Amino acid sequence: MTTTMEMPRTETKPRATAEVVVAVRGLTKVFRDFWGRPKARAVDHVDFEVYRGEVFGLLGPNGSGKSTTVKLLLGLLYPTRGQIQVFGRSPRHVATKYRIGYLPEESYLYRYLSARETLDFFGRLFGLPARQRRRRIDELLEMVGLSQVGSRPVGEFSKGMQRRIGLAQALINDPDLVILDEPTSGMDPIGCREMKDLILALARRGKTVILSSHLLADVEDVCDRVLILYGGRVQAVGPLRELLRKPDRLRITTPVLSRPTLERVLEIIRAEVGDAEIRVDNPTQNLESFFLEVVERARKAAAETSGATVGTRVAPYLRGEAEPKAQPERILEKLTLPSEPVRPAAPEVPAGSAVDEARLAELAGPGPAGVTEAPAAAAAPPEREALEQADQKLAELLNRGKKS
Ligand SMILES: Nc1ncnc2c1ncn2[C@@H]1O[C@H](COP(=O)(O)OP(=O)(O)OP(=O)(O)O)[C@@H](O)[C@H]1O
Repeated sequence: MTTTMEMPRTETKPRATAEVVVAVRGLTKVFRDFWGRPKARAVDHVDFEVYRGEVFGLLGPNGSGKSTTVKLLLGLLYPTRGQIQVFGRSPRHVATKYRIGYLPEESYLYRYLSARETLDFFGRLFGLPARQRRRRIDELLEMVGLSQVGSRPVGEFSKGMQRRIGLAQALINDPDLVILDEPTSGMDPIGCREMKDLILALARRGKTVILSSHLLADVEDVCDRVLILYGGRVQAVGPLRELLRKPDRLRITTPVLSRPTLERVLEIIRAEVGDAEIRVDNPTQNLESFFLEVVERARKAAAETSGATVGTRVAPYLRGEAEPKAQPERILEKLTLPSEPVRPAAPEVPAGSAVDEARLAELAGPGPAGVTEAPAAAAAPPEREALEQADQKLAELLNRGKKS
């Protein structure tokens, strides 16, 4: 008989290095009304640090201050008090923004642009050269399982597909810090698993991930450390394993034992702790593993009976055929190849200046259609053709909007 004592789960990833990516001290945000009177204290004296290569969970019930904290980290809101440093600088600094990827809770996408055009648009915002943009778009679409629908307008996408394109968009600049707000919402269990594997793969490559979610099972699966907010204040922060461990309990897992052996073991334990403390049951797996097992069995059975496993429009990733771990790993490998610069050098801006004027000028074009203008002059011919098509499509839609 082999009897094993279950030890606290060890880290499956290398421990995060001590390099501090985000440092927050005494962070406070008070929203005020029109008259300047305090309306809501959304974040109240919050302190925490996030280290390079870790997955950090931001948890809390509705209205606890998570989104406000994220907006402060992104430099979209000014703190009322306290300091935030991201990569050692203000989050409002352009050089900092170049290193951050953000998946908002709601995807703000131009619904008439295709998935490919959407990624191209964001690639241009980061000033990626055409060749690098094309390569990354192909790889990202493959990674998020949307290669087959790359030319469909994102407005037609389901919620889960929008999450996927949102993730690809957040990764287009090969960010060092990725902030994901409810990344698995609307995704089916296979998509959720893929998303979680991808988050772990990113962390293994030294990326830092901040994850805000209500889905505690997802958080438990991927986070190294978590911070729990309530009423804008930190209620708990620390390594997940330590927060969840019950130091006054012990669990022993063994193969099924014969009745006499079990009686003997219980007798020994009873002699030490009495009756009340002992519980014997079968361990259970979580619903996600069970679901994935059932789907995998069904998929195999279908293959045996009909043989129809390839040739559909659905990406292998969506059919659950791809290696869940190998796939994102392989693509991240390609994305981080040293042959090409990982990201364009951030423009030199004077310290303290939070605005890249050139980029702002580009962004201040005539709405989404502006994206296709100035950069198109430098684009390669096939690309220019694609952009012209997008331009035309937008013009048509705008005209249609005016008529109706
Ligand atoms: N722009 C704003 N003006 C006034 N009050 C605000 C504003 N944004 C947030 N708040 C308030 O700040 C508090 C924290 O809100 P926040 O959106 O950060 O919570 P949350 O934890 O992200 O909630 P949820 O889980 O529902 O997204 C709430 O009381 C909210 O009403």
